[in-house]
Amino acid sequence: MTMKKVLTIAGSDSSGGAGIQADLKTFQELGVYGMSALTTIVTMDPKNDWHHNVFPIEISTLEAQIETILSVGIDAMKTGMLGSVEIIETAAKTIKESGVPAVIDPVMVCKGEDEVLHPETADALREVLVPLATVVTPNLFEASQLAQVKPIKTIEEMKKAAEKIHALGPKYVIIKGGSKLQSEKAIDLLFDGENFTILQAELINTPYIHGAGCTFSSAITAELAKGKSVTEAIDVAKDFITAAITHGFKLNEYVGPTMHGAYRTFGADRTKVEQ
Ligand SMILES: Nc1ncnc2c1ncn2[C@@H]1O[C@H](COP(=O)(O)OP(=O)(O)O)[C@@H](O)[C@H]1O
Ligand SMILES: Cc1ncc(COP(=O)(O)O)c(C=O)c1O
Repeated sequence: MTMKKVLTIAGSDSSGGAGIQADLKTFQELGVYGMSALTTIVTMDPKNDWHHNVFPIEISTLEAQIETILSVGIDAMKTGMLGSVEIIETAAKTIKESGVPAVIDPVMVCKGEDEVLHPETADALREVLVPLATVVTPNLFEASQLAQVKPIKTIEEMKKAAEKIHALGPKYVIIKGGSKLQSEKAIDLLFDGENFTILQAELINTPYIHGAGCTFSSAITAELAKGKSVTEAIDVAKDFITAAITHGFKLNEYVGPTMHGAYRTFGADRTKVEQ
């Protein structure tokens, strides 16, 4: 069997739990060959209350990385933290040029913060990138930004937002309720333009979910590269992230990532509800 190849266009999380580090670990776990085009480097300052600093990469450096990777060839791709309108446009061009399934994780902030870093990037994500997605994977905050609706608190509001985001052009929208939805379960809502499906797992009582969104979207990408359908890929990804969060761990007093090896080591145990 030939090795399937995937590209992530994303930021580096120097602490190793999110960003391209999470993406590459997830690709490896799911048996695909990962390649990365770096957009920004994120650090956390231990002397300044773990404040995030974001160091952008030159656009020509990003373009050179993508040229290398497209010359190798890819079976699927994803995007994570992009950081500027110019980078979003470059990612859109890459999707068009490669013609492969594309998972867009519309990262707007790092976890715990509730304000878009650069509002013009939210507009560009909505107008330029999301329309090209095979799957777009916003969390509740990102979904409200993309749909241009008030903060989302219920499944009904998730459904309305999913319809608005789908109207932008992506084939599938999955809104992640995660630990922010007022619910006893970890609920994500999938919309294909016609039907809603609820993916449900136990809500794990843990602060160690750093990189969960990156990991989830990478798992979808890996499975799409292997030829799975979008619904099959999302199913595997939900199992993968549930296992990873179940075994999440403390890295230091500020951050705790998910455990990318948990699905392979311990397997999955999750229920699913069709609606
Ligand atoms: N505490 C939790 N227990 C179980 N699943 C969770 C938990 N928190 C998040 N998830 C799941 O992890 C995936 C990523 O969601 P989330 O953490 O909300 O993304 P993001 O990192 O983009 O904010 C989703 O499938 C979500 O439902
Ligand atoms: C480079 C990078 N990408 C993406 C994210 C978003 O991570 P999460 O999957 O926790 O939403 C972060 C958060 O720190 C990051 O540093």
